[in-house]
Amino acid sequence: MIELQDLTKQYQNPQTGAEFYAVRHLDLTFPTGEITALLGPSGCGKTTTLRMINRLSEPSSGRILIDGEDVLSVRPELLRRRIGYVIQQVGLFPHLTVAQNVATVPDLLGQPKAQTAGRVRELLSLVGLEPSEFAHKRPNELSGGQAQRVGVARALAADPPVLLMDEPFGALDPLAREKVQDAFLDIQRRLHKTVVMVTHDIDEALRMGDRVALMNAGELAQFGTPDDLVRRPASEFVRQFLGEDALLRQLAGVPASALVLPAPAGLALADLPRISGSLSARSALSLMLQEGHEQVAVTGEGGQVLGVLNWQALERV
Ligand SMILES: Nc1ncnc2c1ncn2[C@@H]1O[C@H](COP(=O)(O)OP(=O)(O)OP(=O)(O)O)[C@@H](O)[C@H]1O
Repeated sequence: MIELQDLTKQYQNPQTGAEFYAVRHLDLTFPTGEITALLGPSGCGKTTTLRMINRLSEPSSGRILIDGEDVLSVRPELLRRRIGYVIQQVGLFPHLTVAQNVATVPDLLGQPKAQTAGRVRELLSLVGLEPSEFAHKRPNELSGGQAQRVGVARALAADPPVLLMDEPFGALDPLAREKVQDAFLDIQRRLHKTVVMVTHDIDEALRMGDRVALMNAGELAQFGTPDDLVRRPASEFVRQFLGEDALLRQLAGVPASALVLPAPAGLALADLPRISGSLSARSALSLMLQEGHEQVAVTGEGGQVLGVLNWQALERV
């Protein structure tokens, strides 16, 4: 786990010279093996907090412990090899192939080439990029979503227990974004990394986060499960930030497949609109409203119908 203890970062205002708090006496624990979304309005200190964990920025005061070890006692370059880092501008090396990009850290660590080559193929498959098709491409031959997947594969290459992500899917259009989010959640179900993900997108935080840490002006406004924040907001700020349609937003965090019911006998499934079970319940609701149906057929990975999702199931969320 990652513990932030009384963590503070002050900067100087370049115009007035006055000091101000970017992060203010923050106490927060990111649980091992879970995704914590660090959410909040622009300028509330999310990125600063994240960058102190891998020492891209140094705290003004306070401590950061990773599994009990103070990060300030570890040399920054050693620390960063143990912590994966994914940012919005993926930062792939343009002159290297996809495979070489993913292999950067293992090569740096002097790991045997043959072993790395196998690992790179494994990771590309894991993020949904067929190695035979993508390994030899250059970054300029990739779509934004594909480049982002390579960024995730590269961050996982050294098998770090901790992964820091700063608006990792921010540059993608909504469709590509939901796909890469799903690919990532799928990976996380297998790898159980300790993930801290900065986002200002409420839907993304509720969908991806096992927990959400909502910040406001350098301080913690609330830490809890998406359900806690939506149903039990700790303050007026939290309630307002999540917005009136908080329950609707929560649907964005539930896959349609989780709400599926057996299709009643005699129902003409062929007449229902269809939606992939990996898409969100919110997408299912949009489809119902768009098509004027009170239920939709939910399909599995192979396109087979798993069952139906209806209005009542949505109301129970
Ligand atoms: N290097 C710096 N020097 C001075 N001020 C800084 C520096 N980096 C960040 N800040 C200020 O600290 C505050 C917090 O910035 P930070 O980037 O952590 O916010 P954020 O929550 O990640 O915002 P966003 O969602 O817009 O990226 C802001 O007021 C920002 O202007």
